[in-house]
Amino acid sequence: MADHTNDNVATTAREAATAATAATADPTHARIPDTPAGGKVILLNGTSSSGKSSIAQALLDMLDGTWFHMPVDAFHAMRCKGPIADEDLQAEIDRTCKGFHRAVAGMAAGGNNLIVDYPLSRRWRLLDLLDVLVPEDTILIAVRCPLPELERRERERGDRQLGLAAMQYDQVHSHELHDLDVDSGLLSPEECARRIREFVPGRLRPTAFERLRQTLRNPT
Ligand SMILES: Nc1ncnc2c1ncn2[C@@H]1O[C@H](COP(=O)(O)OP(=O)(O)OP(=O)(O)O)[C@@H](O)[C@H]1O
Repeated sequence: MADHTNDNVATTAREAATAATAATADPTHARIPDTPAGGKVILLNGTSSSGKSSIAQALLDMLDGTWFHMPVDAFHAMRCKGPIADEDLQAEIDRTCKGFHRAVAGMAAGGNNLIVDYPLSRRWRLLDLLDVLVPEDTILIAVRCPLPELERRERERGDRQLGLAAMQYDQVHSHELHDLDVDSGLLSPEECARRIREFVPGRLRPTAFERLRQTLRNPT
């Protein structure tokens, strides 16, 4: 195992020096930290089993700077474990998703860069995100994969309801416009991530979110 003792000492000394400077400048820690620019949001949109989480993990390893992976599944996992009646389930999911949209917007507003792993499998999800995210900072990626391969993955992984990908298939990309498409049926997660990494710095304006907001939220 690597010896990180020297690294730890250096980090501790640096933290102590930073804390000392901050204490002089702001002795009561009352100043809200400056985060002038909003964070970027890479929104990976594809059906269940399309490879969103795998691409997000690969991106975390290859993007410069600090990025967070925010999957909606992490929010579903925070819910208490009590039973939910069948007739209440959709409302529960919708409420969680609505909160998730605002959590993503809040993290980005704090200046954090995010990789959001989320299927736009209901029309309202896109419409609501168009309202709450900063469109010029949002990079919408279509994660595509042929249905037979999605169904194969679904059977193989065994932790998703069979037929879920098919149910979402026609809806997720139905608004058509994305900033970039990647095909996880042809490319590995790492190859998809590399395409995204290469695309992000030179992406064009208006972004897909800017154009979608104009056409779907502010039609003239
Ligand atoms: N490019 C790929 N090629 C082959 N298999 C892949 C690829 N990407 C992901 N997989 C496999 O497909 C399965 C689903 O991947 P992953 O969890 O990344 O998808 P997801 O879109 O995040 O799914 P969900 O929305 O259901 O959480 C995993 O078993 C994964 O190993």
